[in-house]
Amino acid sequence: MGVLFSKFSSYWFPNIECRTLMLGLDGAGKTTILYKLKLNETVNTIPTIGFNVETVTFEKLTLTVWDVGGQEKIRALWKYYFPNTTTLVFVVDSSDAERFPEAKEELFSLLGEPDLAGAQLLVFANKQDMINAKTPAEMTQLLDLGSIKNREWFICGTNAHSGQGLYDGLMWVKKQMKA
Ligand SMILES: Nc1nc2c(ncn2[C@@H]2O[C@H](COP(=O)(O)OP(=O)(O)OP(=O)(O)O)[C@@H](O)[C@H]2O)c(=O)[nH]1
Ligand SMILES: [Mg+2]
Repeated sequence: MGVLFSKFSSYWFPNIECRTLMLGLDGAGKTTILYKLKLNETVNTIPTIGFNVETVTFEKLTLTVWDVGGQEKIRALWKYYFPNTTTLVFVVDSSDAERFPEAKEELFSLLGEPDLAGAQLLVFANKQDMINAKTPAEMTQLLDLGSIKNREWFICGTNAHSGQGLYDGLMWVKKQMKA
């Protein structure tokens, strides 16, 4: 009976697998987000030289999340992670106004990459707990997300320490993958 039910449930509610590439400037909070999603813990991070990869499951969604270091001198390596990406997660530090132009430039450069043409875009407007953080609506304007016409995109405000907002993003990914 259990086997039958599990066959039935996997037929009607199949697992959805999603290769997720998480990019953004150094210090934006990518690694903190990755391990909050994986372990539900706030880990102490050091700048990522190279990458971290983890499988994160959320309801019936299985995400292989690639978190690649964002320091300028290693951004040239991002391209090696592009192929077969279904979801690009771009993380921005919403409290670091000085670096918004740099973040926007990197984001639009990614959106112009042929290997990412089929990827949907999820923006995490991170560090919403900071007093000077811009809201997701403000970040939408500042990053000019309204000009993106060639793919589905979504932005949500997040706090990687508490986890606030992260699952709203995953819910959106799940909806997109089902669609
Ligand atoms: N206040 C606050 N700090 C955060 C948040 N998310 C991350 N941080 C902190 O920001 C710093 C950088 O976070 P990381 O996760 O290492 O950043 P990263 O994007 O992986 O950086 P690179 O590996 O260099 O690309 C750490 O001190 C984190 O604790 C957040 O939502 N709020
Ligand atoms: Mg990192």
